[in-house]
Parts: sequence; structure tokens; C-alpha cells
Amino acid sequence: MFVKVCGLSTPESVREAVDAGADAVGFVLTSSPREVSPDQVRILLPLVPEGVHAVGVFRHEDAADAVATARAAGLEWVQLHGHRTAEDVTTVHDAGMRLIRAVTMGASQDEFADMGEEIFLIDAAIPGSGEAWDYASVRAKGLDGREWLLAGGLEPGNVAFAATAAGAWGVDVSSGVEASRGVKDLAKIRAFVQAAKAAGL
Ligand SMILES: O=C(O)c1ccccc1N[C@@H]1O[C@H](COP(=O)(O)O)[C@@H](O)[C@H]1O
Repeated sequence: MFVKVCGLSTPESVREAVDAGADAVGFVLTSSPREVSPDQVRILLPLVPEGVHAVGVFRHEDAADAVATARAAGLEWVQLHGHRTAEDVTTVHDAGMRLIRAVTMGASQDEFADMGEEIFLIDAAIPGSGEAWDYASVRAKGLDGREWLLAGGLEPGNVAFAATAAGAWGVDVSSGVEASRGVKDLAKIRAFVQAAKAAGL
């Protein structure tokens, strides 16, 4: 199971996620209690070993603006939430970057089609809200064979159940590994990665 831990802003939290076995770490470069600057990301990046994806997370920004900010941060991966098009995917790829394209369960069927992104992501209605949803309902979307992440309201105690119910290829978490909004809890990060990996789908 691929595991991404998002909303990291301190050396300690990056080290914990990496040491616990996370496959990707996320830096929120958009308005959020977890927002970091490109300069902060540049300081944290040396803590991310080769093979672990370091991802810049965006919400409403144009794809071209997100790419420019991610480049300023030294990142090669961007995660785009919101309504996105095939042109956005092309914008990211033409910049030599790789894409996690995020949708909500309420997105149109067209948005569930494979647009050529490297990884697809299905999230709660409000990204980063910690809001749980009916994870099993995603099975109706027919995502078998796709590389896609389940997100929204996951935590150490429910990640195995949720991932199994949804048939997820991987999982992504932010709120569920925090002591308070925007403040990561190192023990919860470790517990989450271990629980997700143990689910072993
Ligand atoms: O984490 C944020 O603050 C955030 C802000 C804007 C866009 C995406 C964000 N994070 C993504 O939201 C989910 C995590 O949700 P939860 O907090 O675990 O319920 C995940 O995809 C993050 O990458």
C-alpha cells in the first residue's frame, strides 16, 4: 500500500514520516493551516530521500502557477485539487513534473476518467478538513487497475478498514496525524504508516 503523509512543515515530522516508511510526503503550498512557503520546502527537501515523492499541494491555483511555485520550492511532483482538465495535465507534464490529480466523490463522471496523471486521488468534499465519508462508495467508480489514493478523514484507527472498504491502491492523510489543527503528532504519523502498510492490499 502506497502511503502519503501530507501537510508537513517541520524537520521532525518529515523525518518521522520517512523513517516510518511513507512513500510520499506533502507540502501544502496553498492557503491552509498547514501552508508552507517555497523557501521552507527547500530547507526540508534534503530530508526526503530519493525514492520518496516530495509533493507540492495546491487547491485553486492555475496549473501554470502551481508548477511555477513547485519549481521555486525544488519539487518535481504537484498535487492539484479542484476542477482540472486534460490541459492542466499537459501543463504539468510539459514542465517535466509529475501529477497527483485530486477529485471529490461529487465530481462529474468525466473527472474520474484517466487523464494521464501519474496518480489519481479521491478526497472528501473539503480537502484537509478531516471529514470522513462513505469510503466503500468509491468501488462504484471502477478504478481497478488505476494507481489512486484514498483521502479524507483517515487516521491510524480507521485506515485499514477504509482502504479495504474502498479497494484503495494507496492512502493520503493530514488531519488524522495531528495533535491539533496544523500541528503534526509524530506518534500518530508512525502509527498511521504502520497501520496502512499492515493493511497490505
Ligand atoms: O491538508 C491541507 O491543508 C490541504 C489543503 C488544500 C488542499 C489539500 C490539502 N490536503 C489534502 O487533503 C487530504 C487530507 O485530508 P484530511 O485532513 O486527512 O482529511 C489529502 O489529500 C491531503 O493531501
